[in-house]
Amino acid sequence: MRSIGKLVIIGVGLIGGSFALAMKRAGLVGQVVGVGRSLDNLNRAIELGVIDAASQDPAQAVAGADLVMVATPVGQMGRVFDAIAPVLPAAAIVTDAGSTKGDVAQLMRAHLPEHLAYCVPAHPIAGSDRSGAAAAQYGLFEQRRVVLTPLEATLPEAAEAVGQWWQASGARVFSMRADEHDAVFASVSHLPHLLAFAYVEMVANKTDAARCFDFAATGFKDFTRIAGSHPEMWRDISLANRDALLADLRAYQAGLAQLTQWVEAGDGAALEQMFQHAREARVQWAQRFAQGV
Ligand SMILES: NC(=O)c1ccc[n+]([C@@H]2O[C@H](COP(=O)([O-])OP(=O)(O)OC[C@H]3O[C@@H](n4cnc5c(N)ncnc54)[C@H](O)[C@@H]3O)[C@@H](O)[C@H]2O)c1
Ligand SMILES: O=C(O)C(=O)C[C@]1(C(=O)O)C=C[C@@H](O)C=C1
Repeated sequence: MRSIGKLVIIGVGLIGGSFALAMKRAGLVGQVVGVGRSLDNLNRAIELGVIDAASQDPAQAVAGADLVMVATPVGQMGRVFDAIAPVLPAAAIVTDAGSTKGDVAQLMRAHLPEHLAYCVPAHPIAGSDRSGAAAAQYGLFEQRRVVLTPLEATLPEAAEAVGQWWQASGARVFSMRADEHDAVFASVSHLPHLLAFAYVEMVANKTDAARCFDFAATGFKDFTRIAGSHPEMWRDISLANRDALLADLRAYQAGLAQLTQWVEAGDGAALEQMFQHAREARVQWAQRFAQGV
């Protein structure tokens, strides 16, 4: 497998930091340079051994890079690509970790038009509600999936190299079209985050919110963990995947309207039938997920 002499991580948080740790543990990387907005976060990343050196200037950092991973919120990626475009080494591979792919592909086409052969959009399907360099961890990607959405212009060997580095982190690698990716993740990742935020907000705005939170237990905890996620990241995802998300938000609203009707009408049979159907789907999914298939 090709090793990475110099890896530049732009956005040293949970995902970028965990990728750097994975490459270090696999013995695949010479030097890791981290680029970020916050000096405190970069210093913490050095202390924790996530990166070896830090910079606040992406253009300066990418000199001599073999691989540049952009792991900022997706709303930042356009300006990052713009900053590195004039100074990228000719054969440096540029990848990202963004949760949305159609927008990232568009940003690469707009800001890195001379470099598209070496651009490999990617999305690791692993994470948590924690953020920043201190959240970076070994093993985050083990037995998880990574989806690559190569551009028309991406060189097969560049996509192959990125896929192999992700495999070295313990992940299984899949390829999809960007629009297919965005539709899938609107349904199984983006919509549930929006619902969790909206539900917690609804409870927080109740006049008896304090008492509700006092008595909230494991059901509340399981349903709402992801409402503790980073607001900027989720703002950017909501806007970047607008069309697919709107379609699922509307479908969910129709489901809620149906549920409301059944509750109003006291239609226990309809409620139970739907709960049974949803339960079966959830049980089957949980078995497959536990087996890592
Ligand atoms: N958290 C998850 O579960 C998860 C999973 C898969 C993919 N992602 C995606 O990965 C990316 C990173 O997410 P994360 O959870 O690691 O977030 P994070 O907040 O832990 O890390 C992002 C880092 O980027 C830095 N940053 C922001 N703007 C920057 C800029 N202009 N230049 C340089 N650094 C900048 C932030 O200061 C922060 O340190 C996002 O695009 C997100 O959509 C997140
Ligand atoms: O586990 C979590 O907290 C996550 O939100 C991880 C999660 C997901 O929805 O599964 C969130 C966003 C990503 O782009 C990929 C993974």
